[in-house]
Amino acid sequence: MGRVGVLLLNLGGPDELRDVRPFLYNLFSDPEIIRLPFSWLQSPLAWLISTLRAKKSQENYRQIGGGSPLRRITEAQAQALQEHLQQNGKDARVYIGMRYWHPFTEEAIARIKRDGITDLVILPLYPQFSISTSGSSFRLLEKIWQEDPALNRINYTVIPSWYQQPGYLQAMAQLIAQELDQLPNPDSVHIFFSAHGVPVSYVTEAGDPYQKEIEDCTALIMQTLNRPNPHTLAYQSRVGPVEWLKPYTEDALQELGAQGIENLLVVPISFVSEHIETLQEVDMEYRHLAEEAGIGSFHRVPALNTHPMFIESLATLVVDSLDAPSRQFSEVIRPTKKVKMYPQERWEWGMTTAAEVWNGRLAMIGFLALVLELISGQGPLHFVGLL
Ligand SMILES: C=CC1=C(C)c2cc3[nH]c(cc4nc(cc5[nH]c(cc1n2)c(C)c5CCC(=O)O)C(CCC(=O)O)=C4C)c(C)c3C=C
Ligand SMILES: [Fe+2]
Ligand SMILES: [Fe+2]
Repeated sequence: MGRVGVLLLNLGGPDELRDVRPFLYNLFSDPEIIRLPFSWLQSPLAWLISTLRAKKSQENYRQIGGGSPLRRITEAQAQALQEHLQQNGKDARVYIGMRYWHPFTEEAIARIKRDGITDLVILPLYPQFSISTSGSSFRLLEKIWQEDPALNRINYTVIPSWYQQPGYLQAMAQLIAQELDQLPNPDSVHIFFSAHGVPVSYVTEAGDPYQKEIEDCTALIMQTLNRPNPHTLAYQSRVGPVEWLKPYTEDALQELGAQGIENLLVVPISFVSEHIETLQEVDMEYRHLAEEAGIGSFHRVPALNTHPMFIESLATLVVDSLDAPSRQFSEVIRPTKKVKMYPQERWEWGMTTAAEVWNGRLAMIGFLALVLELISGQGPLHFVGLL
């Protein structure tokens, strides 16, 4: 084997508040995040949503210190993994490729080429596969490979998902057990798994295995933990008007409060680093909701970050995949069909989802008409003297 490289894939996050809008623009420009029937709509819609969302999103990032810790943590994970591999006789270089912010995936590939890497393991830092996360990065990589024939010299292999990895499960179980044991009556604490959501249509229409992998992962963690605690799985971070995987975290918290649950331990499971959804959404927003619902004791398990057992499990994944038959992008990029952004519904009067959908559609048409008028200098607003 020649020069070995490991490419860690991640989503990326804004380093500073002024990065928030361009980061959101990159995110919403991705057809795997907003699946539209017409590709020409993607850029104007990304511009519109990023502009409308930037202020609120900036406020959330401000509450966690003015930016995402994702880059710093991912760099520490990469460093720890590289050291672990080298200490165990595997001379490998570890690179980071973010999907929507620096260091971008394209930058990582340029460095991999420059360093003359001949054998590359592509490892997403998402334990479970989703079209919107690992799938999106794999698709981008496939495009980069198609556009640069020099990359065909690299023997690469892709790890699509790895939530069954025993070291990962043990590290998660250990973190949960540690938190439980600091609480009074550990066995009576309700364990609340909060996974990042995706639109339902990803699963039902496009065949995203994400929900199944999240459910399996939750069951495996509970099995590894081997404690009698009751548990719930819910989905957080919904964006936009369509239906996402249920139960929504906010509804599940209400429900548990109504059932008289007083002690809750939240376990974030779709991500391995602290980021805005853990530090702001769970620690601030959901804590507040839980208190309002009567859940007096609200605790959260920290993200794995550079937990030694977790880093060891990543190293095992790398070493095992170098020995196994290689897996190509075409084998791991699932689905295919374009999914309608809005669900089809029967019309009802009132503030229904369908009404919100039509509000959105009309706003979109209005927005496109405005852009057209600004470009052409002609239209009804010019006619009445408003432009
Ligand atoms: C497994 C993890 C994630 C899934 C699945 C996922 C799907 C998904 N996300 C959005 C919209 C947004 N995501 C944002 C940030 C963000 N998302 C994840 C993880 C998953 N997303 C991470 C790690 C981050 C970065 C966090 C950070 O610390 O910076 C954002 C921006 C933040 C905000 O404004 O809330 C948006 C928007 C969609 C639409 C989606 C599935 C289709
Ligand atoms: Fe997200
Ligand atoms: Fe969020």
